[in-house]
Amino acid sequence: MPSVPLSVSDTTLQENKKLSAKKAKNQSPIIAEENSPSKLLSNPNAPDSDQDGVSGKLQKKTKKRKASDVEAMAATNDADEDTSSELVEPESSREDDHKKKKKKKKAKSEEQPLVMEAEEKEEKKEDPNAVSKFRISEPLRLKLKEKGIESLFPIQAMTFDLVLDGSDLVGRARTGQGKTLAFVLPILESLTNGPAKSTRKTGYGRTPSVLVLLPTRELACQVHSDFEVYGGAMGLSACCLYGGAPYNTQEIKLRRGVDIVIGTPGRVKDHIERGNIDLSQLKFRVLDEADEMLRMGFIEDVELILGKVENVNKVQTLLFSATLPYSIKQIAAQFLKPDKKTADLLGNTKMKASTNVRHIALPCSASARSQLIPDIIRCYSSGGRTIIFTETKESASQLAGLLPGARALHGDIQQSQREVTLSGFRSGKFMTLVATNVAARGLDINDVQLIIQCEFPREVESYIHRSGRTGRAGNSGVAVTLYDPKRSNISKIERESGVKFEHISAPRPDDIAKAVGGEAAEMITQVSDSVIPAFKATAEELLKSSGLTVVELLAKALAKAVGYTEIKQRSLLTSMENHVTLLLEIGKPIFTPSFAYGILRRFLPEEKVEAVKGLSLTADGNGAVFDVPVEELDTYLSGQENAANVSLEVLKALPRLQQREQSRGGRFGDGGGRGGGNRFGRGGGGRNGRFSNDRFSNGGGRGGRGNWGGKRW
Ligand SMILES: Nc1ncnc2c1ncn2[C@@H]1O[C@H](COP(=O)(O)OP(=O)(O)OP(=O)(O)O)[C@@H](O)[C@H]1O
Repeated sequence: MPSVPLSVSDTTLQENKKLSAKKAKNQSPIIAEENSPSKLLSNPNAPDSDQDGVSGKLQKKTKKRKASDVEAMAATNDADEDTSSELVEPESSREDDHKKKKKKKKAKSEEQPLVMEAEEKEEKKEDPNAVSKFRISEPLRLKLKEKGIESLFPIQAMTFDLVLDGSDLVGRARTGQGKTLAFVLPILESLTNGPAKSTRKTGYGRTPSVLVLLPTRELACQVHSDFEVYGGAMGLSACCLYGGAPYNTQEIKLRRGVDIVIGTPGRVKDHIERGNIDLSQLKFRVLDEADEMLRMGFIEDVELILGKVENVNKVQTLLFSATLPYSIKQIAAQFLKPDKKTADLLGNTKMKASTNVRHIALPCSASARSQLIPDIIRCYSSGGRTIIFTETKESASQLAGLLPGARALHGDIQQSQREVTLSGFRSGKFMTLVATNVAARGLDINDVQLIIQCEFPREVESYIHRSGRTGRAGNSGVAVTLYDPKRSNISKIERESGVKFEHISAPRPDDIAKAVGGEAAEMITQVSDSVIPAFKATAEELLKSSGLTVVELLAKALAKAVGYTEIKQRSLLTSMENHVTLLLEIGKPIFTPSFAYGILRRFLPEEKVEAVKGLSLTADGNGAVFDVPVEELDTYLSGQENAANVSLEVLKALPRLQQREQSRGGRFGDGGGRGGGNRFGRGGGGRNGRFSNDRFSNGGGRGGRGNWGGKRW
């Protein structure tokens, strides 16, 4: 990936110039500790940002910097910590800058292709993030090259020197931007060629130099395999400790001696208590997805494990996540040194979720999900893998049972089966995984094109991480979230994630045909001509008896080839098959659903009123929408003729609807019945409050043991 310059304020410009100059020389960054941009921007005497003046100058200088293609970092003091430094990407993100730059270049290239070619070559040569520009030794460089990595991603480039030079660090970058290698690479270099080399234990029975804690077993395995690949190239060994797997094989590895230990907090703590791990020689401790570990209730285990390190001055602590809620600040303050650095690629950017992902919201009742999802997969997965997230383990199992070729992954499934399932998904044995949040964090699976969330999660962090399972490492992806328009927390997620959702309705027959038509045609084309003589007589007979044209009959064959024997009409509101959505208006505002029901009662029999589904008010307050069965449509439409000033029409597009926050529940349950919500038995408490590990535990009866419920984290 080419270098993507950050835009910075002019106060950091001098520092950044120094930085890039020094970087070119010996890769040692200078971190500005004073005159932070935040301080400058809050200067009461500074003119408005949209007026000329300081900000105007800032812009000019920023432009100038971009023109000179200087890689820069914004360095600020952490507001809470006097001695720590923060490297932040300001509002105009690297990606945006990069895209703009690319666009400019494209325009240029149309005019001057030869000049462009030369420029491109030069740019390639001068890529400041090229692996060769960093203190990465030959074996590691070769391994990276073998894996197709010749240039560091921004978060890696931004933090490599800091970690290698001994800083504690908090790192944040969007999902899929390479945070794992951001700690793996400098740690490996530090242990083998850098500051940690001289005091590192080697030989049989050596105690670990690195401890990496992660919230889930799957993620621990994934990070372990990165350490095996890259650490292996440097002669370092790693072992993975997680629950649900036998202790003795883990014990044997630990006893033989290992350089890097990766694990989930519960099992790591158990090994410490059994005397199997000695952390006295530790050089690095890493908390990956730290906020999730706290949220899952692992805080006590994490505190106990981190507290086992006696001389904290000899240990570097690194903390990474795409989301850094307030709770993380506390953990960082507790366990990282006061002069820690913060590398934040999101900074104050509004958009916290992946920008490589198309974020889509689609109204759908719970009862319509299993019928709708296959069509969503057909229309949006581009033939790649799909991960579907449900809120509970039961619904993950149920849905996986209903969807052809899908498998479930959650905390109640035996560890050995979890591993088989994940490896089957990774290798393409099956293309749809239905999971709880156990798969939300960190999992990096090739060719996941589509994420479907069966409802909006309660926390914005979950939305960000789940949708981030696609659109990774610069690739694009689609994240579709199904929601009940009456009580989803879509506005909250929009507000907190910065995502502006694209609103769509269930795929129409035309959309489906467009999506799968090519695939169907391909399937037919692939059938050998040798079948023609054998089937010709039947085909002729069918053509004669069907009364259809050749094209019509072929259309049916195409549909059947991709599994369709009929495509039912779906409503716009609940996505239910064989339903249509109606809009009720009375020429004046409709303030409440009960008022709307009252109007319907004026001209419809009670059983027809009871049969409407998903009644919701429009955002403008002038109407109510609801679904009715297609075969009953005439009854509803003709009924209105008996009521003055009532208009009822079939909708072609869903208007914006009033939303009520999910937690409030509502009178009208999913699928339009009048039962309450709580269909997943939520709110049952759990061991530590709202987020008991019962919902998506790490399995093995382990799970959250902390006291999260009593603290903010
Ligand atoms: N410099 C690089 N060049 C090309 N690919 C890279 C580079 N660094 C990492 N990758 C690839 O990018 C993908 C995403 O990396 P990684 O899983 O570390 O992301 P992440 O930021 O930790 O995401 P998440 O927040 O979801 O955990 C991986 O497949 C990884 O191999």
